[in-house]
Amino acid sequence: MADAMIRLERVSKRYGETVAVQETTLEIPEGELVVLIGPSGCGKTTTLKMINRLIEPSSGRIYIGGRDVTQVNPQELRRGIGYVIQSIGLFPHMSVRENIQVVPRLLGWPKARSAARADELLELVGLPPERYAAAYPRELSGGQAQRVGVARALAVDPPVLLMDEPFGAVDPLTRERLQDEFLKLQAQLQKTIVMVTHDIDEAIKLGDRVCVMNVGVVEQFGTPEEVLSAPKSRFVRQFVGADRALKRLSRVRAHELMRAVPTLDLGASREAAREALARHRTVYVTREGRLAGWLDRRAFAGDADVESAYTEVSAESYSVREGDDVRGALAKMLGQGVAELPVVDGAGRPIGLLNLPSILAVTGEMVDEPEASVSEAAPSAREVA
Ligand SMILES: Nc1ncnc2c1ncn2[C@@H]1O[C@H](COP(=O)(O)OP(=O)(O)OP(=O)(O)O)[C@@H](O)[C@H]1O
Repeated sequence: MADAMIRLERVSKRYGETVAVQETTLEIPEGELVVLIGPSGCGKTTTLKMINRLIEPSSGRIYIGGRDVTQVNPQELRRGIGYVIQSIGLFPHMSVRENIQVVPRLLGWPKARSAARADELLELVGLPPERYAAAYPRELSGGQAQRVGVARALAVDPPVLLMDEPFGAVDPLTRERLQDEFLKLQAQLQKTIVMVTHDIDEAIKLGDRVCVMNVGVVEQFGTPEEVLSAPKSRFVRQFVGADRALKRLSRVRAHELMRAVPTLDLGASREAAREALARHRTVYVTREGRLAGWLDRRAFAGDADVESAYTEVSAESYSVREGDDVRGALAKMLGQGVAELPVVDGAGRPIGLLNLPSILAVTGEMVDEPEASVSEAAPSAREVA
């Protein structure tokens, strides 16, 4: 694990009789995205807000980059930490550019510099500044407003970002798009991020590590793979859900599981086709290197040639991109009613083959004992092992 950028040491928060967070100790490595997840009221938001002192801990210590946050003036602390919330919190009477400039202006940046920074950030989050910088929040869609919220949080290039249900307020499709964009952005920026979500799929998709919380305590802190394949408690097992095999597939990319793909050029000779089909039930036909269709033994009888016998397909629906997750790829295979699909690169060239047996080999590793056999008191076989 890299050095901890954020460290919580036995941090508690009490509201009268209510213990919102209890003796939590957490190390968040520099450059990682850590997701806090758990049922409503388990203390996620309280934990997050203690990091930038929107909430003061009752006891314990919090360090950012080695500095005890209680020793830093709260306003100064918050200016150095990006903060993104579900309701976005854009100022309605300010243009998009002015919204992004808020913190730079507070820090006394010259107007031209903060405006240039705002435009650069709009570019970064996929909103061309010539079109959006002068717009007002009411003119934006939910997804666009969320992108502006992210741009604003990044304005002074803070090393740490706190995000509270950042994609909670948008429809599922936009949400997925924002998540994908955000992952790309994070690969580029490598910020240390703490994110709160209710959504286990989001946690698994985005998190380098996931912190599963239950009434104020951390039940498990680990990589998504660890949490999915070896839940530490009955609570975590139930929380991540019965379909955790499928969830785990969403962390695997098609190129990681693919094997060699038999291909044949559209102009290949009959002999070459016959030879290829003697070794493979199906071969994939390419035109100028790109996937064009498939050919199998049944279609290729006797004196047909490749061009007249092959079945043309649209690469969009009949292949998987190398970076696609295997969960989506499996859904595509089931949708097409096939047990394998070619994997293509960015230019549509087949580079491998993904098939059901290799997918099942991944999910088969984690077949569960029935829930009824898991007793509260006795650890499960998996936990003993
Ligand atoms: N200002 C407050 N006064 C009293 N109790 C509070 C206050 N803020 C939070 N709590 C309590 O502390 C506990 C943790 O709340 P917190 O908001 O951190 O949970 P959460 O996991 O973020 O929940 P949610 O997912 O619903 O936002 C809850 O029991 C909540 O009722």
